[in-house]
Amino acid sequence: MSLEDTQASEMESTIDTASVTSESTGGTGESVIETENVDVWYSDTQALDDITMEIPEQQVTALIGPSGCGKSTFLRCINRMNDLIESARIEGEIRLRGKNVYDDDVDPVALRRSVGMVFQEPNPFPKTIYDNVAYGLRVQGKDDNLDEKVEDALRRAALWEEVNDQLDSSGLDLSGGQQQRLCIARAIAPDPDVILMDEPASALDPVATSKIEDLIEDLASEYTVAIVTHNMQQAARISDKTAVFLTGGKLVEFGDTEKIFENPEHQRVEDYITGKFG
Ligand SMILES: Nc1ncnc2c1ncn2[C@@H]1O[C@H](COP(=O)(O)OP(=O)(O)OP(=O)(O)O)[C@@H](O)[C@H]1O
Repeated sequence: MSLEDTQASEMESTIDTASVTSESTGGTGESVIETENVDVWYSDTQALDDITMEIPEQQVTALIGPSGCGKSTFLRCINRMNDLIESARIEGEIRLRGKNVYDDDVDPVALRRSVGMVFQEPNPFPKTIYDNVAYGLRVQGKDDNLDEKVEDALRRAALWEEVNDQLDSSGLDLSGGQQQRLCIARAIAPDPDVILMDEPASALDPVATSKIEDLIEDLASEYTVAIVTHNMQQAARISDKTAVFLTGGKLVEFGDTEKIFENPEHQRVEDYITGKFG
């Protein structure tokens, strides 16, 4: 198949944006985030093309697709991290609980408190474990009962048992997997509405990865989670909903994870999931 044919077939198989919304299988059934006709460019290069989808409350939504199809761009648009990239331009709407996050009266810093982010490489601050977790709480002036809140966040991040006797040690002295759970504790301490994760386990060994996966599933009982992953098994294991992006920054299929993995609507999605291209 020529490149043009491939692109044409992708265009044809791009779903009608009106049909993207899927039935909820768990969580509350509410949509926390709704995106409508979102286009993103970096200078003249289009990275996302007409993305309309919803991210349901208290579920895990996985974003999958080959390298360069716009998954990270999509994630970064939700909490306006792309504002920090000079060449980035966005059109369309992204609503958090009905409010367009790009409205003039939205403070991006406040937005990022409600929509926390965990990155591929664990990036604790060069501070103590305690101060890493307390950081966001202090910035927001929520520093009453700080010890209790730090412990609670570390417990929810499944790290408390391993670090409770070394809270004054540097976060950088922890193992990679522990550092990532510390970053998750830091992200959840201020009690965000949504947690965005960009390949949070890709730099970790299998044991640490498995802990992070268990943790993500647990977090979804309290938080709304959107995760970019290159790992198909991981997406299948931990997510309730899956969004498949393909070349050209198009959302080709979105729905219940089980359906996407067992009986996708589009041949290109099946080919991607079964490893025929990547
Ligand atoms: N800061 C940037 N400046 C210019 N172009 C960018 C920038 N970030 C991403 N892009 C381009 O936007 C497109 C989408 O990139 P993005 O990183 O969102 O894709 P991705 O699906 O997350 O890729 P990967 O799986 O490799 O991380 C690519 O063509 C990429 O080169």
